[in-house]
Amino acid sequence: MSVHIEAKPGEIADKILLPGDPLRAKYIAETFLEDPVCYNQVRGMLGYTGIYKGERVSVQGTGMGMPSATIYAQELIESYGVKRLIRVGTCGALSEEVHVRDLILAQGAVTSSAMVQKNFQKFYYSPIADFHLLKTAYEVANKQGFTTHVGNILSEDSFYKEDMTETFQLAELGIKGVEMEAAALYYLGAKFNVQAVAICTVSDHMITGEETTSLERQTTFDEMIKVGLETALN
Ligand SMILES: O=P(O)(O)O[C@H]1O[C@H](CO)[C@@H](O)[C@H]1O
Ligand SMILES: O=c1cc[nH]c(=O)[nH]1
Repeated sequence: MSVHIEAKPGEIADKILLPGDPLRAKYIAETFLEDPVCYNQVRGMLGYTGIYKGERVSVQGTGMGMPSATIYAQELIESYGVKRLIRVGTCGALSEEVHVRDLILAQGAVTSSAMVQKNFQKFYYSPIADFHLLKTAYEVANKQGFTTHVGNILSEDSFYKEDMTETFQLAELGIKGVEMEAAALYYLGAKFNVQAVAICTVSDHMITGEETTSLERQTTFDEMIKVGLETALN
C-alpha cells in the first residue's frame, strides 16, 4: 500500500500502461485483459491487473498533468517495483504532417515544467524515451500498419494557453504534438533507472482545428492500446 494506491504487495505487474483517464484504464482492462482485477479505487484513480497473451500486465490511471502523473509513477516504481512504464495518452498535433487519429511515439519531450527543471540550477535536462521500448513500439505499430510518427513532443503544465507563440516556435523545430505528462515520466524513468515511453494518439489538431468524434477516438485508442500492450511484453 502506498499513499495513493491501495494495492497489496504483488498485486501490480512490473509492466504497466498509464493512461491519464482512469476510465480509459477501465476500458483497457475490461476490453484487452483476461481476468482483470481492480486493485485501486483511491480518489477514483482506477488501476487493474490482468493477463495479456499469457503475461501479467497492469494499467493505472494517472490523472492530468505532471504533478498527478508523477505521484502514481513514483509510487508504482518505489512501492510496487514497476520496471516498465508505458503512457497511452492523447495529444494535440503541432505539425501539418501529423493528422488526427495518427500515433506519435515520443522520442523526447520538451518541457518548461518545474516538475523537471526544478531539479537543476544550470542545466536544461532532455527527457528521452527508453530506446528499447521506443524501438519496439515503432516496430509493432509499423507491422500493424498504424500511421505512426516518431519525434519530439511538448509536455505542458497548462491545457489552456494564453499565448501560443512559443508553442508554434517549437513546432517549427519539429515538435510533433503537445500533451501534459511525458517529460516528467521520462525524467522519473531516468532517475529510478526504469523504462518509460509515451505512445500518444492525436485527438485534435492545433493548426487545422480538426477533431475526432468519440467513435473515432474509441477506435484510434484501440490502436494505441494494442501498441502499448505489445510493447509491454516485448
Ligand atoms: O488523454 P490523457 O492521457 O489524459 O492525456 C492528455 O489529455 C489530458 C488533457 O485533456 C492531459 O492529461 C493530456 O496529456
Ligand atoms: O494536452 C493535450 C491533450 C490533447 N490535446 C491537446 O491539445 N492537449
